[in-house]
Amino acid sequence: MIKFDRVTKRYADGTVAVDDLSLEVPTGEITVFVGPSGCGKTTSLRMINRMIDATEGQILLDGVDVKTIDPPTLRRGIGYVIQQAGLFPHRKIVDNVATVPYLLGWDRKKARDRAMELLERVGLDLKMADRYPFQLSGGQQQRVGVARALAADPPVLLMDEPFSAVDPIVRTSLQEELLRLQAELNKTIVFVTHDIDEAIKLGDRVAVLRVGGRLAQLADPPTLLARPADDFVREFLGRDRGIRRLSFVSDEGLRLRADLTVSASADVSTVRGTDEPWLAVVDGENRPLGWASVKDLPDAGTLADVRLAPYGTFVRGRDSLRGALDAALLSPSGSAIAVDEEGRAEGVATREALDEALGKVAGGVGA
Ligand SMILES: Nc1ncnc2c1ncn2[C@@H]1O[C@H](COP(=O)(O)OP(=O)(O)OP(=O)(O)O)[C@@H](O)[C@H]1O
Repeated sequence: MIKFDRVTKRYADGTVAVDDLSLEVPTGEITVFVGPSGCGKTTSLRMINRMIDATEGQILLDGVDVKTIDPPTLRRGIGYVIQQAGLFPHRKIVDNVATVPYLLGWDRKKARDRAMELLERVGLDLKMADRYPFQLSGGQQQRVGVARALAADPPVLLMDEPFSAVDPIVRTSLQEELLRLQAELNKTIVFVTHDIDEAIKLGDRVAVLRVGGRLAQLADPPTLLARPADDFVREFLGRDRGIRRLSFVSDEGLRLRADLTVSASADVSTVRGTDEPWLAVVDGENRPLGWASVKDLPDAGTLADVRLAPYGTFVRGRDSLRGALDAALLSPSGSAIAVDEEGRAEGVATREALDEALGKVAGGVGA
């Protein structure tokens, strides 16, 4: 665990970058520091590995004041990833990743083997190993930066806006990769960003800082979205807070109807009399094909002959209520088709079922 105990940083010119900050970063979790430009995020992060020393207060790493540990020893146990990766331009990728193992005196083969293992782990093609940083895209360089920080298997990882310099699609994939890695590695991660959506996606807990380096709120994302501590946090969280909160509500309470799916091989005459305006048509393996409008059915034939309307699906048990709602909004029927991990239909969440589930989470509680 990392503990900030009444930490203040005053720069030589008198700027108070961090003011009386107390918080705990639990072991094995991702804690995100988020806030507007100049609120002291980077300063707070760098005080952990002593690239900057606190003016007052203590930072304890597993109970030991970091000021009592000499910086090189301290940093051996702390990986550090920065924006634009900060790779050494004249070293091959494999040697960039092996930087810390070399410094630790590992033999060359062992260090390189470890580097190759990590490149694979962060999702890079091993062909990249012999390239130089300029021969990689920004996103690939960031992955190398993460691999390098993990090389000596440090228990703690500090990440300072690591994904800010890449386009939104690459950024999303880097975020997902980090979550996947973290599920395996369980590092203690402090992640700095100015992007609240990134904070909410990645953080087990999110510390919102205000300018002047004061903590405005520390909470898990659902709590932050449901109960911002004050107007500053509310404004910082931005619009759509209520909708975004639905990402943290499981779809498990959602009632499904099994009677609204019908096989494409069924004859239209078998469904004509139904009171339902829309039916979800599935193939022989129960995979959704689309929605059939009952009033527009032809006089004869099977449902395979009918022109089907677009549909949205959500994965039962994995997607959130937000995913289910999104799927419903993509369907002219206003209902969402629930599928299992293999894409087979499990039933239909109607507007009534969604309304019922939304009713339970409305009002800021129950997330
Ligand atoms: N070496 C320094 N000397 C004086 N003031 C500094 C120094 N480094 C940072 N500051 C000031 O301390 C405050 C906090 O800076 P810091 O870089 O920690 O903020 P930040 O939240 O990471 O900002 P950003 O999101 O813009 O990177 C800012 O007002 C900054 O100008």
